[in-house]
Amino acid sequence: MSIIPTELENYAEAHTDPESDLLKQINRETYAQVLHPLMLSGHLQGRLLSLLSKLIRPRRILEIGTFTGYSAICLAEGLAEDGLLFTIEANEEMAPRINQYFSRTDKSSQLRPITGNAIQVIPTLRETWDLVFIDADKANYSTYFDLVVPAVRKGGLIIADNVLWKGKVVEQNDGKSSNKNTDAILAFNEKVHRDERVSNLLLPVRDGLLIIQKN
Ligand SMILES: C[S@@+](CC[C@H](N)C(=O)[O-])C[C@H]1O[C@@H](n2cnc3c(N)ncnc32)[C@H](O)[C@@H]1O
Repeated sequence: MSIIPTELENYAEAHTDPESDLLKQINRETYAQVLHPLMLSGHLQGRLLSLLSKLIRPRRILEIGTFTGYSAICLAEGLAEDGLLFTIEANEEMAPRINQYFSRTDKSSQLRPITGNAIQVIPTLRETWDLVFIDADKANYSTYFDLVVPAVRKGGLIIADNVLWKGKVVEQNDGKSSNKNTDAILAFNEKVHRDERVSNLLLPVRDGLLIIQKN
């Protein structure tokens, strides 16, 4: 799911801190045992999420879309000592795998995996977010953004994954495509770009990361 040529991605990975043994294992087992493994953030993006989190030292992180827990573990690397990371996954079959991986991190007591539909779960979490990672169903990206913006602190970050959608965002005509997910991503990118409550930077890393800061 990368828009960068494989050779360049390999070169970038070779000149980036390596994954921990646990992250390597999650990466390997996800590709060997789980459907749609390309959804996993992976080495380069994982290190970027870790770095951004370490810069912020968040007390509260929200992740929408846990999958096998790879990105959650990367984001948790930056948690403040009294910090918590909440991560929501709709597919209940993922829970045993997520719990098993989370139990093996040195941040396990700070991780709060939740099984459920993020649209229903988010309003029940009465927290002020320092960092939010949106990485679930593309059709609801705008809904997730609207749900979380009021609860993000001033200066806090929202990071949205897959905003270049394998390059499909520039293949459409007249701002519309024939694909519902592409249309949703196009509408989301436009909406964020026009929203005066936030500043934004679209980074062409992997499948496109939109880094949004609350003004
Ligand atoms: C792209 S994957 C997440 C990848 C993960 N963040 C990582 O980087 O390793 C998206 C996940 O969102 C989950 N998902 C889809 N719709 C959801 C919803 N409404 N609420 C919560 N999770 C959802 C899917 O089951 C899938 O596991």
